[in-house]
Amino acid sequence: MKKMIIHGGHRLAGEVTIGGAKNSTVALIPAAILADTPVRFDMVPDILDVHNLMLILRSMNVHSTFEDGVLTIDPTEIVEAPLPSKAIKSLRASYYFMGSLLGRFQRATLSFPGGDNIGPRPIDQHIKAFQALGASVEEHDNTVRITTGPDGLHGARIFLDMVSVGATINSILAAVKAVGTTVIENAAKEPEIIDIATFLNNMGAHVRGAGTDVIRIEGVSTLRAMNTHTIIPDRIEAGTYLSMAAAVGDGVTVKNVIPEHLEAFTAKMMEMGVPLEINEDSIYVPHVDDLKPIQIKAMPFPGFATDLQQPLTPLLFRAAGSSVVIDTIYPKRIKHIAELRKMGANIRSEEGTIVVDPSTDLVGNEVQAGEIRAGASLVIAALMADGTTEINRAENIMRGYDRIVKKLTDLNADVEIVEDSLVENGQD
Ligand SMILES: CC(=O)N[C@H]1[C@@H](OP(=O)(O)OP(=O)(O)OC[C@H]2O[C@@H](n3ccc(=O)[nH]c3=O)[C@H](O)[C@@H]2O)O[C@H](CO)[C@@H](O)[C@@H]1O
Ligand SMILES: C=C(OP(=O)(O)O)C(=O)O
Repeated sequence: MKKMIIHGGHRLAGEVTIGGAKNSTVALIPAAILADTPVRFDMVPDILDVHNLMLILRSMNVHSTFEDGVLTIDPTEIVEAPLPSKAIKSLRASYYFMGSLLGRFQRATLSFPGGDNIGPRPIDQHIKAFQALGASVEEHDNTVRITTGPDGLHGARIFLDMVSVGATINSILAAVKAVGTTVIENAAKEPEIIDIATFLNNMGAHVRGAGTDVIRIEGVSTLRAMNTHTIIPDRIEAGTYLSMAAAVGDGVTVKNVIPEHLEAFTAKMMEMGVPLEINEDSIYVPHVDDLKPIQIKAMPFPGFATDLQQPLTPLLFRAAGSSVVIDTIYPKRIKHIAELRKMGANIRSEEGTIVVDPSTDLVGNEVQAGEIRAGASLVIAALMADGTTEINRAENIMRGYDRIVKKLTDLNADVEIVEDSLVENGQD
C-alpha cells in the first residue's frame, strides 16, 4: 500500500508534459498479441496499469520491455496459459484480453476484471458482441470462458444497447481477424478508439469509421507491425493538470495536449472565468481570481468526460456560488465526497446530483483515494489546503497518473510517496 503525503499551500508554476493516454495504452497492449510480429509503442505512460499488463503478457510467454516511454512487445512465441488473476483484477482493461485472445486463439478464459470502484460496471455488451461474432460464453466462479466452433469467429452486425468504450474496443479486437464484415452500431466515439483503430490499420487491419457511431471492420488474416505507434496524449491527465493549475497556480503551461479532445472540459473552465490560452498542442493557465459556478453533466464523448468530473471539483470550491455535477455514466461515482468533507469542503450528493459550494478554507487531513479520479481530486484539494494531507491507497492514483510525484515536484508542489509499512514502522 502506498501513501501520498502533500504539504499544501505552495503555488504551482512552470510546465508539465502530458504522457500517453492510459485508456489507449491499456487497450493497445492487449491488442499487441494480435500481431504476427514484434510491436513497439512510444509515449507509453509509466503507470501501474502498464506494469500489471506486462505481467499478464509474461504469463503467456510474451516478452516485453519498457524504458524511457518505449514499450516493445514480442507476441511471436505466445502460448495459451492461465492468466494471473491478481494482475487481471488490478485493472479494468484486462477485459481486452477477452477480445484479443479470441482474435488470436479463437477462445479465451479469464477471471472478471477489476478496476475502479465507481458503481456497477457490467460487461454484458462485450459478451453480447462476442456471441454475435459466433462465440459461446460461459460464466462460472467469477471466470468467463469464451469458445468458438470449428469455423471460428465470423463477421456480424453488433448493435450496442448503450455507448460503451470497452465493448466497442473489445468488439474491434475480436472482429479484426474474423472472417467477413462486422458492423458495430451505436459505437463509442472516444479518441482512444481512433488510436486503437490507427494502430491496427497500420498493421494491415481494415477498421473504418472509428470516431463515429458506426464502425465497419473487414476481417484480415494477418497483422504485421511496420513502425512505432505513438500513443495519443492523455486528455484526462491533461484536464487534471488544467484544473490544478487554475486552482492553485500562478501560470502553468500544460504541454503535449490535443485541445480538440478537451473541448467540453476547456469550455467549462472558460465558462467559470479561467482565461485559458489554447495553442496548437499546449494550453497556458494564468493565475486566476474570480470564478463563477457552473453546471456539469458527464456524458459519452464528445460530452464532458466522467473521468474529469472529480478532478474539476476542487476548482469549483473557489467559485462564488453553488455548482452542480451530474454524472450520467457513473451516477455512483462519489467516492471523493466523504474524503473532501474531511478536509472541510462543502460538497454533498443528493439523489444523483453532486452540489459543490464555496470552500476556501480547506485543511489537510488523512484521507483515502477510493479510486483513481477520486484520488486526483484529493491531490488537488491537498495542494490547495493548509497543512499536510496524507492520501492512503495512493496506488489507485498511480494506476493512471504518469510519474505524478516528479511532475508535481517540478511544478513546485511539496509531495512524496511512501510505502505504508514504512509509515507504520515510524520510518518515514
Ligand atoms: C479502461 C477504460 O477505457 N476505462 C474507461 C472506460 O471504461 P469502460 O469501458 O468500462 O466504460 P463503458 O464506456 O463501457 O461504460 C459506459 C456505461 O455503460 C455501462 N455498461 C458498459 C458495458 C456493458 O457491457 N454494460 C454496461 O451497462 C457502464 O456501466 C457505464 O454506465 O470508459 C469509461 C466511460 O467513459 C471511463 O470512465 C473509463 O475510464
Ligand atoms: C475509471 C477509470 O479507469 P478504469 O476504467 O481503468 O477503472 C478512469 O480512468 O477514470
